[in-house]
Order: sequence, then structure tokens, then C-alpha cells
Amino acid sequence: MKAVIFDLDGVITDTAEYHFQAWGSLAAALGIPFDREFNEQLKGISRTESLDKILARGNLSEAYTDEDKQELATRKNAEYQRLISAVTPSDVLPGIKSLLTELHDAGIGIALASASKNAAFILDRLELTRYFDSVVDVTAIRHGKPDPEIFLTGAANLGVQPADCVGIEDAQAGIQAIKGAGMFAVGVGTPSQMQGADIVVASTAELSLSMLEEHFCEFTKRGSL
Ligand SMILES: O=P(O)(O)OC[C@H]1O[C@@H](O)[C@H](O)[C@@H](O)[C@@H]1O
Repeated sequence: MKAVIFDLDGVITDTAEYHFQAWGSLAAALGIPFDREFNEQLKGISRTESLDKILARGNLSEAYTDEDKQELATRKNAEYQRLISAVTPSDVLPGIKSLLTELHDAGIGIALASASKNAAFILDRLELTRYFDSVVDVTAIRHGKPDPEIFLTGAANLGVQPADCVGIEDAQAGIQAIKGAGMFAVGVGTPSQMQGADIVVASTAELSLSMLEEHFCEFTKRGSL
């Protein structure tokens, strides 16, 4: 295991909840039903793709011009930015700070692969920027998750082979991206939400360097049999 590539929202901090709340406010204003189950489909994908899915759910895909859609996406982002302005270092999810410290001390590469244009701001608010050797956000790639490009770019930036990387995700689209990149996939959530993951943990508190290395080794051994 030479590198670990992290998703941000829902893995490093619970901003996935703020995305849910901000989309929920917009959907309510537009009269579109919105719940946690539907929200699962929005995790890991870009702002514009999320808006398209929400409008399609309300049969409103054709009701708005591109300019209107831009304005709606900006409205959602304004509400999201209001919510994340209160993020502090205490909002790092359990186990993540110690895992980053262990990885850093062991000389293992650390990258961020996030679909969020707010990723760099959030890492700064959490005071975690210094741990990351590479931060790949959606502005640096052509194809978002579930395409593997964002994880492959993270590995390339770190100078490691995808097969030597572990990816950590809380979204189905993210797990697909990690597996498409040929990496070991760790899902955070429930097994039904993390189909295709090599291992699933219920909480980030379960993550540690030794735990990842153990599972990664077993996985690579199985692959070489
Ligand atoms: O709107 P932003 O901050 O650029 O984020 C885009 C996407 O980023 C992903 O990380 C989230 O899982 C999505 O829910 C979100 O829509």
C-alpha cells in the first residue's frame, strides 16, 4: 500500500449532511419531493448533475433554461457555503486525523479526490491541508465519478500505480470510480449502499493504518493466487 486516496464529503467530515440540507431547501422551494434515499444518488456527483437529477425527479427538466439552472445551482451553493462557514477542526470525523497522521509518518502518499469545488476551502477550515500531497477536485478532470479519472489522477500526481492505492468513499458512484481505477475500495456506510467495495466499515472510527494494511495485503494475496 503506497497511497490512500480519500473522498471528502462524508469521509473526512460530515459535509454530506450539509449538501443534503442545501439540496433539500432548494427542492422544497421548487416543490420537488426530496428525501435521504433519493439523496444517496447525488453523493459523489457534481453540482450540475445533482441539479439535473432533482429537476428530473420533479418532471421539471424542460422547465428551466440553462441560465435558470445556473442560478438554481448558485442558490444551492450559497446555502451550502453558509452551512460550511461554521465548519471547525472539531468536525473532522472520528479516526481520520489519527489515520492521516499515521499515513504521513509512514511515508504513505495521501490524496483527496473530491467532486466538490468547495473541497480546498473545507480542508482549510478543518486544518488538514498540510497532510495532503495532492488535492484533485472536479475542476482538474474531464469526467466525474463514477468515472475513475479523479482517482487515477490522484495516483498519477502521487507517482504511484493504481494497484498500490486504497480509495475511501461513502458514495456508490465513488466506489465504482475506485474499482474502475483498479484500486482497493473501502466503503464507509452500510453494505447495501457500498456495493462493490472490498471492505465496508460502519464508521470512520474503524479506520487505521494497520487495519488498512491488513485488508489490503489479504486482497493483493488473493489476487495473486
Ligand atoms: O457543490 P460542490 O461543493 O462543488 O460539490 C459537488 C458534489 O461534491 C461531492 O463530494 C458531494 O458528494 C456531492 O453531494 C456534491 O454535490
